[in-house]
Amino acid sequence: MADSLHNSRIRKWFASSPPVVWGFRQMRELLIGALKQGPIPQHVAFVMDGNRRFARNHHIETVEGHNLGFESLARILEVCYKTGVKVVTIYAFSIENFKRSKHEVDALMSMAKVKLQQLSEHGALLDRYGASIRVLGQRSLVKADVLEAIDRAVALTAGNKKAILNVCFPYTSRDEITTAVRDTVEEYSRPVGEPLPPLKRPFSETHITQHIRQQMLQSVPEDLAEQHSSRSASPSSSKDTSSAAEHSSATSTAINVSDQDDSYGYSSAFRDPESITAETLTDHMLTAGAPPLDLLVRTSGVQRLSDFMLWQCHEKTSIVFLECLWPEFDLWNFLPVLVEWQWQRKKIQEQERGRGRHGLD
Ligand SMILES: CC(C)=CCC/C(C)=C/CC/C(C)=C/COP(=O)(O)OP(=O)(O)O
Repeated sequence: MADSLHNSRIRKWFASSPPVVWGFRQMRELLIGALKQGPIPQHVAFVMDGNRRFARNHHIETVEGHNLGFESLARILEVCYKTGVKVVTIYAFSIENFKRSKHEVDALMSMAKVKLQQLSEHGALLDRYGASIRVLGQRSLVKADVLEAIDRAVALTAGNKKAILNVCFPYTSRDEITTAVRDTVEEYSRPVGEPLPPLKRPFSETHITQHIRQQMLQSVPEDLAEQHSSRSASPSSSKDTSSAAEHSSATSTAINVSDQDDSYGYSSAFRDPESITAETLTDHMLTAGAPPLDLLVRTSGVQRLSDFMLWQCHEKTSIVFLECLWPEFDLWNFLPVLVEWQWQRKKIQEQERGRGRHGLD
C-alpha cells in the first residue's frame, strides 16, 4: 500500500516536471497537426458520463467528480477547436437529472454558474479559440440566478464567430423535438396573407381531409374524377349540415378543387403543411444552423443515447462508446476515435465518388 502510494507520487512528480510537460505539449501539437491533414468532423457531441463512478472509485466527493469532469471537458474542447471542429455539443444536464438528490442538483447548478463564467471570460478558452456559447434546453426549469449566468456567458461570447459550444442544459431530445413540432405547427397555422376566419385552420381535420381528397383526385383519371365530383356535389351526399363553415369547405373540395382553393384561401393565406420536410424540423431544433452531427462520443461503457441528439444523429453520424470514465477522457482516448472517423469518412467519400463515376458511365 505504502509502495503504491509512493509510486503514484513519483509518477505524478515525473508527469508534472517541466521537461515532460513540454515534451507532451510538443507531441500533442504534432499529433493535432497530423490530424489536420485529413477530414475533420465539423460537429462533435459528447455524453460526459462517469463522473460519479470516478468519484466513487477514487473515494472523493461526487461534486469533486463533476469538477474533474469539467477539467476533462476543457482539455477536450481545446483539442477539438485546435483541430478545426466548428461545433461541440455537450450533455451538461438532462431534464432527468432533476430527479437526483437536491444536494447534487444544487451543486451541479452552482458548478454551471461558475464554469460558464470561467469559460467565457476574456482571454479564457472560448475567447482564445473564437467560440461562442449557446445554452440549449428548457429555460423555464432553470432558476433566475443560473439564467443570469447563462445569459451573461452567452452575451460575453456572442462576438466570437469561429466556433460554437452548445451546452445542453437542461435538455432531452424528446423535449427538443416536441417543441420543434409545436413551433412548426404554430408557424404553419398563422396566416401569411389576409387573416382568415378562426375555423379555417390548416391543421383542422377538415382541412387535412380536403387536402388528401385533392391529392387523390389529382391522381385518378379525369373521367373518374368528374364522376366523383358530380356525385359529391349533390346535396344528398353531405352527411352533416350543422357545421356550416367546416362542412361546406369539405364538400366544395370535391366540387371544384381550384375554386375551393381560392374561396378557402388555403394556398394563399397559409403555408401548405405538405411543404413541411425533415429540413423544416431541423431548422426548428435547438441546434438549427449547426453543421450535421458527424461524431457522438459517450464515455463510461454505457451504450445508450439517453435522449440526447436523437434528431441530429443521421445516417453518417459515427456513434462511439468508450470504456473510460469522463474525468479520464483525454487526447489519448480521443485520438484513436478521430483517426477511425477520418478513415471511415475517407471510405464513405471514396464510395460516393465511385457511385458518381458509375452513374456517369
Ligand atoms: C459548462 C458546464 C455547465 C459544464 C458541465 C460540466 C460537466 C462535466 C457536467 C456533467 C454532468 C453530468 C450529469 C455528468 C454525467 O455523469 P454522472 O453523474 O451520470 O456519472 P455516473 O454515470 O458515474 O453516475
